[in-house]
Amino acid sequence: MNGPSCTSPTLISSILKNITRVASPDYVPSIDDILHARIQTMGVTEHIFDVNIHGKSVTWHLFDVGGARGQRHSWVPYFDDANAIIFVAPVSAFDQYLEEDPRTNRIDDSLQLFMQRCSNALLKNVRLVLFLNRTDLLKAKLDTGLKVRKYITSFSDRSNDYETVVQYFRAHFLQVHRRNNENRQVLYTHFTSVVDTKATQRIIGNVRDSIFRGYLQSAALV
Ligand SMILES: Nc1nc2c(ncn2[C@@H]2O[C@H](COP(=O)(O)OP(=O)(O)OP(=O)(O)O)[C@@H](O)[C@H]2O)c(=O)[nH]1
Ligand SMILES: [Mg+2]
Repeated sequence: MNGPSCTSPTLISSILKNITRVASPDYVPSIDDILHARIQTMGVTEHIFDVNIHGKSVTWHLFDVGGARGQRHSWVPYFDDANAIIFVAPVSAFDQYLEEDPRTNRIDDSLQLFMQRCSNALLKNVRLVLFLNRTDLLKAKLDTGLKVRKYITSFSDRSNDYETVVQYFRAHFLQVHRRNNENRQVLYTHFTSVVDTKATQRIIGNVRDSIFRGYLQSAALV
């Protein structure tokens, strides 16, 4: 999915603040620089790593798929034999539109895509995890006074505070899941800010355990 809007004053001031540092001849990128770099995923990239589960090393294959519309056709072959899909939805994007289709709100696009995922019968055995991501950027936007109802009319006159807004978006995703879930699959949701490595590590640990539990359960049923 695409990066934050370039018109954001916070983003511009952050670029200006860092420009001297980044332009210096002995510049070495920090972890934070790497986390904030925008490198669009083209096609599908595979990452292989060993995960320690209860003292046992298990090799995992993580497939990172490009979120842009032109990239989505490449997902299909990777999905049906996966153990889990982590669906990452950018909750800060309520005031943004797709680059490839400027009439489509990015949250609406995520909801539509999520609906397709939930209603796909071929994926009924694939564990589903939802990351409601970019919560830090959502907080920052709400702090500037940006009103959700201006972009999402159904938000109506609810309070524009962070907790109300994230729960509202979560409820929408849960509703889409409930309405398109003939297979009675469980949905795991997490509020994430993936540039916060400590918090993300904890969440990934939970996801790892739940995927592994599901794997053991399905193995026991076979
Ligand atoms: N502050 C903040 N920035 C984020 C967060 N998640 C992603 N970003 C930033 O958003 C930009 C895009 O992130 P990516 O992870 O490349 O987005 P993607 O969804 O993989 O996009 P595609 O590869 O096009 O599918 C990068 O600059 C990230 O640093 C977040 O939770 N908080
Ligand atoms: Mg990517």
